[in-house]
Amino acid sequence: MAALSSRDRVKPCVNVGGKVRVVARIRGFRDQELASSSDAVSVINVRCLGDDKVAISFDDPASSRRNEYMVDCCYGQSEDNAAIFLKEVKPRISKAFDGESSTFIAFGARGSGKTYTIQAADENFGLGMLAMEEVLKNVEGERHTVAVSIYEVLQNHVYDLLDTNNKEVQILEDAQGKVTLKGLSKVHVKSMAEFQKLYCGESSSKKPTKKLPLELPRRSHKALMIHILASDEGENAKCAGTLNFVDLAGYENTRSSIDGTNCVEVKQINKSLNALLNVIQAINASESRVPYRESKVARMLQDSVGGTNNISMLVCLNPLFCPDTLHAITLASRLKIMKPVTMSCFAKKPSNSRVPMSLDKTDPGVSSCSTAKKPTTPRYPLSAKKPSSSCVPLSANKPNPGVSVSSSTKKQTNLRFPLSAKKTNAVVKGRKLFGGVGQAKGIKEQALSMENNESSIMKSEGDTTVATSIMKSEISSGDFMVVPYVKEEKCSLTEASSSSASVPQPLDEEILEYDASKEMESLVMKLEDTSVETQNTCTEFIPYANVDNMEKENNALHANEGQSPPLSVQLKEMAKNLQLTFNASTPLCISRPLDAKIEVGNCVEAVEPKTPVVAHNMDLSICESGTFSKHGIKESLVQDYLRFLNSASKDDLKSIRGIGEKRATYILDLREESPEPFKSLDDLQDIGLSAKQVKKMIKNVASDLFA
Ligand SMILES: Nc1ncnc2c1ncn2[C@@H]1O[C@H](COP(=O)(O)OP(=O)(O)OP(=O)(O)O)[C@@H](O)[C@H]1O
Repeated sequence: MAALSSRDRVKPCVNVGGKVRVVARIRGFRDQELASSSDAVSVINVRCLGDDKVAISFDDPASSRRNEYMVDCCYGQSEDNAAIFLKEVKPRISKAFDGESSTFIAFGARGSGKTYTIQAADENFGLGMLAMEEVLKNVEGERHTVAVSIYEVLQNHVYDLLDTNNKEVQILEDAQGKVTLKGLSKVHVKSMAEFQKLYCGESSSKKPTKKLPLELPRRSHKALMIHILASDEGENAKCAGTLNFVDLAGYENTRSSIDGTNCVEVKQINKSLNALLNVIQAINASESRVPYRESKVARMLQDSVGGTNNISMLVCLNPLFCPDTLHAITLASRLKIMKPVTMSCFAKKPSNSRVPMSLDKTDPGVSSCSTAKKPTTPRYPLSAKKPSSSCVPLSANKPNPGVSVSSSTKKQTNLRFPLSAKKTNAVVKGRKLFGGVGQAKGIKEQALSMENNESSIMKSEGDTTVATSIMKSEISSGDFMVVPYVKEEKCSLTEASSSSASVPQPLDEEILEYDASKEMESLVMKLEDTSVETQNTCTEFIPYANVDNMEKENNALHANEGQSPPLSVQLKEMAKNLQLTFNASTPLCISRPLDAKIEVGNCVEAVEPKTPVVAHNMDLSICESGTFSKHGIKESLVQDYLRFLNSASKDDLKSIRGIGEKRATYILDLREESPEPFKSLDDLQDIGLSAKQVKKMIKNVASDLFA
């Protein structure tokens, strides 16, 4: 291999604390930005600390606080892609020829220059292009060849962008843990012209030619793999090293979405960014378990990021103040172990403890601070608008499936609602499978407990948060029994209310006589009463502690933007919805189709296309002959059971009789390959259950239900 000409002149990059190198890049001003303000000035300050460390801070006009974020290196606005390439990428190219892989991941807010950095902008080559140029220069005669793969990760599916049909790539793993990317093309490249055609030309267009299942706006992660193949070992070229260049979709807070469109998509992207960051954090900390399976991008990179292979996070920063950028650098700088240092008079003494990236733990951003556990420590070191002293970020518009608790309130919370923040969804799903009726009782108990314990509600903001969060999450998740009836009502309410046949038949008197709507309303009224007090007494921002933290964390930055209705308004809204639901005389979990003509199925389908039609018809109805429709019950149970298997967490799966550790793992594997592997009971044979075993398991479920 030819020697790299400037290799020796370039100072090799050094990682400070951890395996992953974190490099910041401040985007140059765009023409529009320059046009709108003649004296556009970057709000980012960079301070060299020596020892290959750099501290970044932001001038926040709305705050007197200034915090610093540690990275390994920062490239300013005047430094172009070539400068970054020279220092960050070029030294890695020779290593790739020696068999060591390198991965460069551009991460940042939307519009922060990720694509510009990785791919290209007109004649300004991005890092991927510059790397290929260098690789081609270094390919020596017959000894090495170069091939590329280009793929896109969209909505948790990987598509091959070099395949004319944009075939989906299957990620398979053998018993030794070696990953095979089935269906991913590797195209040999001999010249830059060939490569440019593939990377920037038609065939790598962002829009796959094949129509994808969901017509959603396409924001995706896009990646280039440069395979350096050692071809001197016979026909079958062996891959020496791989260079990965990943252009991640931009992080964006759902409430500040640039185009304000698809909130679901934004959430999905943030979730996948979150999952990837967790993987990188685990690798950085050399943890024994790396959660590759939770991120499709990480799965694609799995063979290139372990061991001594190199990972560089390129954090792209908007030069103008942008909360999303702040959030991105907050996350990335956590890889550098040290927490952002507060420099203002509010500064808390930093501690040296490791800051976990895991977003389902209590706020990593503050956890390393000696005062982090005190409820007086704000979560965000810096915010676009400083969270108002009286603002509890409960009023976020979006349903909050998580639970925001301070360490001091968590215990109490758990006593009341045995749902951990992390498991809220899963638990609700589990409960739904076995206990529509049980849930009704649960609500009643919660409401009564609230009633009996009004003072505790009044005192504890944490509890109020939890209660509200759970209600919101259950109502919004679609897993809670109320939801289907609300939807159902929309479609068939008139019909139902005008028909005497819609009068429900009590199954369990105690439960049916219990007027849940009233109970809920009274609960809501109480919460509403307390919410004012809560908001007034709560002087601090309480960290979120759930899986979707990334987004919620950032919501805090927007908490004061006045976009969210106050808590009391939301509670009223919920009460109204519940009232509507129950006014239709629908018993808690028992729906009675008027007759076969009522198209309940369509309603359900319209709301949740993938959900089997009969799923929520707990069809304890009277059929034409006046007897129970056992078939309906059975079918409903089976569908719920299958849905549970298709969505529950590993722990919840293991809690089912007949499913142990091995089967739970296998089920997760199957879900990895196909999002809904179980469509009928027959599919359970795939996890080694005989028909007899399946029957027995369902029986157990049924007996649990009526126990
Ligand atoms: N260093 C830079 N100097 C000048 N202009 C830049 C620079 N980086 C990016 N830009 C410009 O900023 C705009 C946004 O850049 P780019 O598309 O790369 O952002 P992005 O982070 O990839 O956005 P998204 O998250 O939406 O994919 C483009 O018009 C690009 O030309």
